[in-house]
Amino acid sequence: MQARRLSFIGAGNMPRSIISGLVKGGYDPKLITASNPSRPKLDALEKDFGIVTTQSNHEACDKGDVVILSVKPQIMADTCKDLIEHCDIQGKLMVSIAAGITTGRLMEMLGDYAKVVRTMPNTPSSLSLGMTGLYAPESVDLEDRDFIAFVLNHVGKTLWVDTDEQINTVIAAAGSSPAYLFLFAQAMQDEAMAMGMSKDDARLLVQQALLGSAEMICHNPELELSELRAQVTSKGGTTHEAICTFQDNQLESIVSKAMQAAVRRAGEMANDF
Ligand SMILES: NC(=O)C1=CN([C@@H]2O[C@H](COP(=O)(O)OP(=O)(O)OC[C@H]3O[C@@H](n4cnc5c(N)ncnc54)[C@H](O)[C@@H]3O)[C@@H](O)[C@H]2O)C=CC1
Ligand SMILES: O=C(O)[C@@H]1CCC=N1
Repeated sequence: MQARRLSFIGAGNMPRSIISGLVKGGYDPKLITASNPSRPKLDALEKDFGIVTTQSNHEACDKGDVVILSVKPQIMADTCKDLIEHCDIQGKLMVSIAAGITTGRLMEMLGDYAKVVRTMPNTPSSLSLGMTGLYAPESVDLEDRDFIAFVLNHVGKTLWVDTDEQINTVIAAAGSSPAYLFLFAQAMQDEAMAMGMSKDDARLLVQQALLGSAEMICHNPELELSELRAQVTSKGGTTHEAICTFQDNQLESIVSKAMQAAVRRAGEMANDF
């Protein structure tokens, strides 16, 4: 695949995770530019990954063949307006990682520009263990689709979805979900500490159990998740008591409500911004 110049507009947590995974995955840092209004995050990116940085969005946009719009959804419209007023974006592939900005809305923000891809990555990208959903309208050709998937495959796995709405499902199941799992881990750590364990020991127990469980899911694709659970759950044993407690307290329903809330919020953001 022919390398292209990538420019990130906005240099917060998510682009940092992607840049980290890209550089670790062998992408030439000199082909990566990031812009941000203030220096500290840019200095850290320069120091840690050797990429090019600038405080000017215009300079970053001009430098990129692929421009990855990485600002908060709230300022996406203003940021795009400013870019199209000052930069020539014709021919560039414009990619958004923002939650809640539909592809149609993004095209509109870019002055009815059609070469756009909507993506939804997650922060495990920093360890090359990311999961990114992608959606592109028909106006994006195969070469551009393959290129952006090639870039994001450097930082984990990718999944093309068939409709713009399905990106909201990606948000609920993969974009936001690391935070659900961190919350679950934190609750287990807190309880292990309440039971008398030191903070570090409690964290070790929890993190290794989560890591091992995730690996078991990945290494046993032929086993349903319910079967993996059954393998831990001895009849009349401890796990059964814990699982019954979760189920008596509607864990499945809570998860479903939380995912629906994330999707609902994405819909609201599409209207608001
Ligand atoms: N954090 C996450 O796990 C994920 C975030 N996203 C999306 O990524 C986007 C960025 O999120 P984060 O990196 O988490 O946010 P963040 O709050 O860490 O970073 C936002 C960055 O934008 C910069 N900024 C502010 N005004 C700007 C401007 N006019 N031009 C350029 N940069 C500007 C800020 O200085 C800051 O560094 C959002 O749209 C979010 O929906 C998508 C998937 C996951
Ligand atoms: O919370 C958010 O809106 C962003 C999108 C997915 C993860 N973080």
